[in-house]
Amino acid sequence: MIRFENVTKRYRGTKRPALSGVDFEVLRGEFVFLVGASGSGKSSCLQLILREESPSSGRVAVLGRDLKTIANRKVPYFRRSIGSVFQDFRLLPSKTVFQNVAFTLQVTGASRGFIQQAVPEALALVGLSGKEKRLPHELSGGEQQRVAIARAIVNRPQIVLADEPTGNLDPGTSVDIMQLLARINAGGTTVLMATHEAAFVDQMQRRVIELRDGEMVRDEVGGGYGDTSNVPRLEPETIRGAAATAALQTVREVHRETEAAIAEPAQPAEPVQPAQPVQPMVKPADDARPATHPLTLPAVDLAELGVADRLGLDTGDDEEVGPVS
Ligand SMILES: Nc1ncnc2c1ncn2[C@@H]1O[C@H](COP(=O)(O)OP(=O)(O)OP(=O)(O)O)[C@@H](O)[C@H]1O
Repeated sequence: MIRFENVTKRYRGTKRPALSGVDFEVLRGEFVFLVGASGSGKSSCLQLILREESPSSGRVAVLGRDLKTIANRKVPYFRRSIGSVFQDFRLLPSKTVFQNVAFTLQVTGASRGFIQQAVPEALALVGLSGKEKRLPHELSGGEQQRVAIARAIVNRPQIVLADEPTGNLDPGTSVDIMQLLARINAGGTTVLMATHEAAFVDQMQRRVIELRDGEMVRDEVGGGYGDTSNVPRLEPETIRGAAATAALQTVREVHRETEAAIAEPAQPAEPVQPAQPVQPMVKPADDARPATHPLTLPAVDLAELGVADRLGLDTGDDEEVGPVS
C-alpha cells in the first residue's frame, strides 16, 4: 500500500538529511503510528507519500505505483486516493460544514446527487449530523477536526494520512478523534498517523514506526511510544494568526487542485485499483458520477483570499505558508 525503499530526503541548504535510508511497507488495512521527536522526519514521510516532496534517493511507492512515474499533471488525481488530516484542520473559514466537505467532491466533478448523498453520510459517520450549516468558527476544535476528517474520507480514499491530528485538542477531545480514526480504519481504510501523543500510542497497541534524526530505529507491531523523555508535549496553538495562515494554506491547495482540474477536466480518480475491493466508508451512490459530468468550479477565490489581505499575510506564491510541522 505504502512502500519506502531505502529513502533518503535531503532538503536544499540543510546539512543533514531529514530522512536517511528509510525502509518500510504499510499493508492494506493497517493502522500505523509514525512517532519520533520533533524534527525526526515524520512530516517529511507524509509529504513524500503525497508527492509534495520527492526523495533525494530511494523509492516511494503508493498503491502499487512508484511515485516518480506519475506525471505532475496527474498528481492531483493520485492524491484523491489519499485523505489528509492535519493538526490545524485547514477548513475554509467562510464555508459551512456541508460546503467544506462537499468541496472536495465538487472539485472532482461529482454530480449534485452524489454530493447530496455522500456528504451527509460522511458527516453522520463523524458524528456531525445536524451541524451542516455551521461555519467553522461556530464549532469546537474537536468538531472542526471531525469536519476535516469527513472531508478526508468523503471521497472514499484507500489511505488516510494524519499529521498530528490531535495536536491542537484537549485530551478528552483527542480520545474521540483517535476513536474515530480507529473506526475508519476498522472499515478497511489504511491509516498512517504521525503523532507525539505517547499515551494514545501506548493504549492502542498498533504498529509503531519510530524515527530518530531521520533514521528508522523501530518498526514494531503492537508497540508503545518507547522512550518519551525527549518528546515535547504539544500545547494548543495560540500563535496569533495561525488559524488564518492555515486557512490561506487551504485556499492555495484548493487553487492548485482547481487549476489542475481546469487543465484536465473531471475524470474518475485514476490511481491503481485495489487488488480486492476495500469496504467503502460510505455507501456508493446510485447515481455514481458519469465520466463526462461537467466540472463544477467552486466559488472561493476573492472572498477566501481576502482572509490573507485582512490579516496582512504575505500572499507571495513562492513562499511556504501555514504552520510547518
Ligand atoms: N522544506 C524544508 N526545507 C528544509 N528543511 C526542512 C524542510 N522540511 C523539513 N525540514 C527539516 O527536516 C527535518 C525533519 O523535519 P520534519 O518536519 O519531517 O520532522 P517532524 O518529525 O515532522 O517534526 P515535528 O514533529 O516537529 O513536526 C527537520 O530538521 C526539519 O528542519
